[in-house]
Amino acid sequence: MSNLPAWPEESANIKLFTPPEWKSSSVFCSLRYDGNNQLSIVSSESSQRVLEVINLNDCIGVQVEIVLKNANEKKYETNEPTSPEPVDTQGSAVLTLYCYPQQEPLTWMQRWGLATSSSSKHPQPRVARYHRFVVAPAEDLQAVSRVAAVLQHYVTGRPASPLRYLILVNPRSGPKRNARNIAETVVQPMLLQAGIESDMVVTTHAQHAMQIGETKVVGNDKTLDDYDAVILMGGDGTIHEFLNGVMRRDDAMATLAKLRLGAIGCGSANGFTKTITYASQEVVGPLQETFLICKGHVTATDISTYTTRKNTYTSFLTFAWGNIADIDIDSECIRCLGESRFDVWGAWCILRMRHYRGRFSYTNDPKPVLPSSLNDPVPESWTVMEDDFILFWASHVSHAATGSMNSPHSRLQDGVIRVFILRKPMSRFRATRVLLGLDTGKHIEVEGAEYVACTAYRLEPQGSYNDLDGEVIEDGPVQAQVIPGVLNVFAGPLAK
Ligand SMILES: Nc1ncnc2c1ncn2[C@@H]1O[C@H](COP(=O)(O)OP(=O)(O)OP(=O)(O)O)[C@@H](O)[C@H]1O
Repeated sequence: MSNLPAWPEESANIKLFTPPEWKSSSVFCSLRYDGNNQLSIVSSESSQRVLEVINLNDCIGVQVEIVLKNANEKKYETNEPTSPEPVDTQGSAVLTLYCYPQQEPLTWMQRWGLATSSSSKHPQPRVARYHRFVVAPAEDLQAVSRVAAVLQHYVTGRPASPLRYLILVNPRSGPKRNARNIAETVVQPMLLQAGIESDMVVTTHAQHAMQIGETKVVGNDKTLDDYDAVILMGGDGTIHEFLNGVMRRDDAMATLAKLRLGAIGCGSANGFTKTITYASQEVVGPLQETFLICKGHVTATDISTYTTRKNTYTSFLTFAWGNIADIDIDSECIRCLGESRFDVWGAWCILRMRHYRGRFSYTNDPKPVLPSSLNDPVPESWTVMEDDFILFWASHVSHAATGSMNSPHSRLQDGVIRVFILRKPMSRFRATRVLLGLDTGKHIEVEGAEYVACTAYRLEPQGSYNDLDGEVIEDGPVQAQVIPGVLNVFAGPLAK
């Protein structure tokens, strides 16, 4: 807050028409900043009654527009002032604050009219609530614009400046395949309200997002360098493709350092967007995810590299092997069920209760030294587990899917990979409790479950799939290492 400009004193003298739906006896009002990002709307009478308090933390943008008046037409979409009319019948300046407060949940007491407000500890979905003020005629419009610019700075924490974002849409993601529609009806309008221009590019083929990441070429005349941020609209697979494309570049780390990424979950699992919104104390969903992008707070998140005998990959989500990989990959055939495909296949896997032989070696050393070849042994200081594994699930994210809090202790920026393990012996009863506990993260408390944090590991698996960020990669040993805090993602100010 210390870098914010001072509140312009002239705001007290700028007369605005009180929105008629407030049913206030005061015809005019003005803006008063009360600190802590609270904006009071006060009546212009000598009493200066507070008519409304607006929390600027809920706002994404402030705009001043000249609305031309045509006597027979309705001019303002919402909150239209009906009386008193602005005197200037040619046009009026309108100051709009675009706010998206969290909806207050109604308790049973409120439904029956026995209480008026509630304070829920849980985040709630946000709803659009715009505050439109018609500026009184004869007011100095330059002064109004100066106040709006300061307000915009308070809203986003940065001076108002032109920004242009790239929206990359995967039209084939998710059971509804509606990413393009969400981009046009939710994301682009909200960005405009926040003063952000955008170009939308729809992927035309599989791996298109990877090509854009690798070549930076977006269209005939644009590259990634022409944009202030990239918004990925698809499933986790789209993010994986784009990130792995960027990481193929010779200047990968320099490109990552400049990139700012937003994600709108339009896939079937949406683990990354669930993780970001959970960390930001928001409800998952396109509106809340766009809200975070408009607010512009960036959190430097961890990723990791995975080396196999043939390739090197970059991961931002999870590596699964054993029954979790079986559930993820084999359930592709019932993809039409959306996220419930994982529950259906999970029940089947518990009935089968397969186990796989493997060796897991890991270290917690903050600066781990990894063998240069998968044929070389791991350092002696590493912990080694050789056993029959039911499942192995390494994660950077708290949620691998919207309904699965697979790694409740994972944070965007904790510098470790957390691995959840089930080994034999394990009864079907306990395995069922693990599966049932996944939506709340309680599975890590089931007797026999193991949950370790490491900075690097090697897995030498026999059987099942190597499932990296939801995509199958080649079989055989893998070696992973954290790259802490390099992916700049739009997330709430409290997210770490
Ligand atoms: N125009 C396109 N035509 C065909 N396939 C495409 C096109 N654009 C992207 N793809 C492919 O669509 C696949 C699925 O995308 P994505 O993984 O993002 O969605 P999802 O599988 O529904 O979600 P999740 O990964 O969260 O389960 C990706 O493999 C991607 O390469």
